[in-house]
Amino acid sequence: MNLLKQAAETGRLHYPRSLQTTLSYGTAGIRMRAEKLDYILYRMGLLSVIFSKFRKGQVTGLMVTASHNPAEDNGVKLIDTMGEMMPIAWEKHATELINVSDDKLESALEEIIKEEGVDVNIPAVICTAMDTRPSSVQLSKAAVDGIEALGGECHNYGLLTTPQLHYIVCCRNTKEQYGLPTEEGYYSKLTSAFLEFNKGQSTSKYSRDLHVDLANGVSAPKIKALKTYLNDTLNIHTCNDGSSGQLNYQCGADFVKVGQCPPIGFDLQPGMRCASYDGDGDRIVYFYKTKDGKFALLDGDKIATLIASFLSDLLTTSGLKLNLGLVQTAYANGSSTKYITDVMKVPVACVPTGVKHLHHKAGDFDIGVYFEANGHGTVLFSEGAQRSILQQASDSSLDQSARDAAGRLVTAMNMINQTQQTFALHLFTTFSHQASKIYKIAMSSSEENDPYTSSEEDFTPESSSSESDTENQSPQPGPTNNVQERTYQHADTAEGCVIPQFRPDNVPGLRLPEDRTKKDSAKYSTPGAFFKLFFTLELVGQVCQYTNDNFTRIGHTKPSLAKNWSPLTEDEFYVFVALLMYMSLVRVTRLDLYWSTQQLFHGFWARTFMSKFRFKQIQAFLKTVGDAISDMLLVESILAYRDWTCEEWDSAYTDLPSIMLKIKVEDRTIVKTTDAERRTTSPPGLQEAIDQLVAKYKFGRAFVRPSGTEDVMRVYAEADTKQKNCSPLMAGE
Ligand SMILES: CC(=O)N[C@H]1[C@@H](OP(=O)(O)O)O[C@H](CO)[C@@H](O)[C@@H]1O
Repeated sequence: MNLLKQAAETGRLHYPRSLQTTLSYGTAGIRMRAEKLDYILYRMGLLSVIFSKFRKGQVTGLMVTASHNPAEDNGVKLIDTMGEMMPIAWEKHATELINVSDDKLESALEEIIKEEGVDVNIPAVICTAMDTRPSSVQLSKAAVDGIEALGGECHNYGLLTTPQLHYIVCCRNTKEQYGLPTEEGYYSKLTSAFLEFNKGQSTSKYSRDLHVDLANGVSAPKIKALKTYLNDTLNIHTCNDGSSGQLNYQCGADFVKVGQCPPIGFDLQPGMRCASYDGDGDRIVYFYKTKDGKFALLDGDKIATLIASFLSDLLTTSGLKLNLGLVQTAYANGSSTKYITDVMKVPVACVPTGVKHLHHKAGDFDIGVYFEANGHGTVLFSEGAQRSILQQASDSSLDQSARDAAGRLVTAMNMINQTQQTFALHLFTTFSHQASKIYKIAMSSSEENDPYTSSEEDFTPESSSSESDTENQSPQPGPTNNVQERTYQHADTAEGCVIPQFRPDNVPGLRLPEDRTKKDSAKYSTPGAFFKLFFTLELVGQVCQYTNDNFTRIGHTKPSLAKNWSPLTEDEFYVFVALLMYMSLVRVTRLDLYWSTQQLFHGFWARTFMSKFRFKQIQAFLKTVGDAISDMLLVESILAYRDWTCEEWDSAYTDLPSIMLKIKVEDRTIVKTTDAERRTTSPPGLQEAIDQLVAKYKFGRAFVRPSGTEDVMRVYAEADTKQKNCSPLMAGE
């Protein structure tokens, strides 16, 4: 029996479709009562394998969670190779698989494979994790069964927050260059930038005590672990840590945001700064009690404006001309949008609900700050912005205040994004783009083979003309024929492969155009010479210094890697970079294999230049990801830097009173929306009725939209006063 047939048969026997209603994979996966979900998890396990194969064997993720929904619910989110949500184009495949009858499962799988042109022979790797819901263990098993039924390699990480799984998927696909694919790697990455930013920061009004509601969810064990990395820089006091209460019950970010009240278990007093996480750790909102005893919410809009105004000030002081923008959804409070546009003078875009839409739009800016009002969000720095910021921070011709501001931007960027990613991204994109060419040049060991003596082409980053020039040649004997992107995992699957013959006579490196005439290749034939074209010596010196400082601060958190540490030198850093370039050309599934002595990997030369231990050591301390934990560290850093209390943060603008409701209707799919979900186009007459109601209230605004994660309609309304706003809607008019 073939694998697809067998997997479909296993599904029919062990995970039969138990629901006849039509479901859809929505805003962020699927969520519903847990009892009926196991066949869906099994099928999503199958889909994740096909998706990984579609991504040429890169690691994909599968998270078992229903985020802020009640404990009885559960759900699943599929994750793409760089830690983002599965592409929208694949959501239709998920919906098809969820709804197909058991006897049509095999043909539905075949259909997806055919439509997407998936090579089923490529091995698939999937990382899975789950939140703390009682049903998560059983549902994870169903997903793993699905993955294994289609022959996927599954790494089950157990309990993780959703952003932690995103991080791990990204680390694995960048061969650990994004970070170590472990929880420890995650904590030390986030906290090292936080500690650096706060170094020597004295405050008088900002308090280092933060009170956190953990929603009785997966953030509880994770924040406990994080605390051990924070020293006294931030004292986190926890509540709803899962020791007694129920997940998301009268607690958590969604409860606090929608109810506009403190979570259960909080003795909220004026002067306390508090934050609430959601069930899977990807949202955060802040709150406090005013001096006159009122509850005040600092939601995603307030977090976005805090971060954007901080970044905007630093951009101005540093003299950087980067285009900063903010992305919101229809749920953003009207006052926040007005403040951002009129006072901050920052452009704002509005997109449909769901982080995937915000993330996508944020990419239109050099620096895109995006947040849903409920606390989902982060900041996206374009590659160009990352480079400009790093350059500005090391430009000795600038005055001290401009350099300091750029330096602050670098550290803030690191708290979200880490320098290492900047380099890796740059190397991956620039050098991978030129991969076949670099490889060809680097392997030429004699003048006859030297492309610079045999052709008139220059190799410069701008000359991206002939990616196809190796592809279009007929096969030639010799090493230039070995430019290939196959990935070998086990020696025994590699039968017939050609062992890369990369044994240069010279010091490995690249020959620059000057070599053609000067014959002084030794001067340029080091990886460093090529790298210097892109990164100035000052910049590299600064990275070495950051890394050495970073080691001093966090070395003790990684005792095994800290052993026999010697300060990173510029020359060594260039070798490290050369190895990164090499890894983007010659791909294997695990970092360790570059140092393997097994026959298949024998030709790899990494060990000639740097020991595996030293490479890992540099990687570990070289100086990451948008999530609620990283958002919290960034907010805390900005508040400390500004020396602000919650009142000062909150004073920028006053929210219009608002209300959010969810209403069960017979068929929510009949409601269709437009204009980033702010207006309805169907059923006829609905929008006109809303317009008439809204027109009666000053600053009135209201919309309805079908939820993408629950079987409900969502209703939102805001107006200038609480007494009058929305009451007709609440009364069901
Ligand atoms: C009003 C609201 O909170 N909507 C949430 C909710 O989407 P709905 O499509 O509204 O169900 O879940 C999404 C995924 O977690 C989240 O991104 C979004 O903000």
